[in-house]
Amino acid sequence: MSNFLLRSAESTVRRGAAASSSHLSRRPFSSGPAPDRKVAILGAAGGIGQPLALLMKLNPLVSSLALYDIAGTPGVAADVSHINTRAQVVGYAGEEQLGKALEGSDVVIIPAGVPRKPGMTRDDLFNINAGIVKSLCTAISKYCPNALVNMISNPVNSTVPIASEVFRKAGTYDEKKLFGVTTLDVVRAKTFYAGKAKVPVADVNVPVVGGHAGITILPLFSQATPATNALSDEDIKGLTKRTQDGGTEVVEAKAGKGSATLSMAYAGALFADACLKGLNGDPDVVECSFVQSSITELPFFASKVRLGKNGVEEVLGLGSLSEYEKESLEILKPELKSSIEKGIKFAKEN
Ligand SMILES: NC(=O)c1ccc[n+]([C@@H]2O[C@H](COP(=O)([O-])OP(=O)(O)OC[C@H]3O[C@@H](n4cnc5c(N)ncnc54)[C@H](O)[C@@H]3O)[C@@H](O)[C@H]2O)c1
Ligand SMILES: O=C(O)C[C@H](O)C(=O)O
Repeated sequence: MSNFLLRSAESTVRRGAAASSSHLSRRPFSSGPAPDRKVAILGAAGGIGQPLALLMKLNPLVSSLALYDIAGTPGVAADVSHINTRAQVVGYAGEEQLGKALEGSDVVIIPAGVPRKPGMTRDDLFNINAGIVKSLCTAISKYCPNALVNMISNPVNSTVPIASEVFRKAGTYDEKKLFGVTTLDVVRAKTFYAGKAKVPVADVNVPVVGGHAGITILPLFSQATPATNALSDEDIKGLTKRTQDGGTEVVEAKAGKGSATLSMAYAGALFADACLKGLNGDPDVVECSFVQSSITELPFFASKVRLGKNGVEEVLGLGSLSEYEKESLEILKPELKSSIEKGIKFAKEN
């Protein structure tokens, strides 16, 4: 197994000197016999789904990989299944096969739904994606209510609250098991910081908090490591804006052919790997994610989260913030609040 995912995964947001990347990069991707784990990808024939299927097939923690979409998954599954790694791959197409795809899943990753085109906000996807997420989550509560759910479908600030409400209605909601995937924001913040601060990207950690849309994405560069004095306040503002607009940068560059897929598949694979490591009892697995939270007055919020055998072990606090970050935090709250409420209202009324 190539170590490329490992090195980045291991150096994602972590607390404590024990997690230094030099120590971790000497560890294999996984060590010792790994228990059987089933991962299902819903939307597996899409722009994110296909490379994500590839990356999960490369992950030795996965013993069974279910690829579900409304169409096209038999081909993706046949292709990926020829790779000589541990996971047994099965493709499922069409709603009548959704139950089989989900049964026994430990982790369900959801990149199903439409992506943005230039000029659109993530919220413009709400009308189509809310219904897709609702129906997929209804099936999850029926066929694998104990699975960890990794929500990629946008707008994440609303789709996670939708999922919570669907699970609540079904009587299966466990706040420890629902995650909005914000890892791409962390991946971007690290890349942009490393470039500007001229430090090795593999050593960089940057927590990103808030939500996953525009100004609700708040990278905490004051906590970035390795720390540097080389960046001015203007540099930090520029890096913050570039991280917040990272998705739009890709949407515009793709000029109507969708949004980030390859970097998202990478980020989604890192986050799913962290979930699997937590389930398997690895100590000190910490990633940023948009989860049910009480660290601010908002019911959902992205921050560092410790992952364990039951999903979320601990939602970690924000740490100390710069004045700029404190102000940005207050500015993002009304937008994030309204996106959360929109999701909950939709799920209650539909
Ligand atoms: N969280 C993030 O950081 C992040 C990053 C990038 C993209 N996204 C979001 O991910 C989603 C997918 O993006 P993409 O580029 O892969 O889009 P895509 O159109 O290439 O693929 C989406 C796939 O979902 C499938 N799908 C639609 N309805 C479905 C259903 N009911 N059940 C199962 N599958 C269904 C489609 O058939 C398609 O294959 C979008 O909403 C996008 O905005 C999120
Ligand atoms: O920007 C988008 O629409 C997709 C995704 O949320 C991203 O951050 O790349």
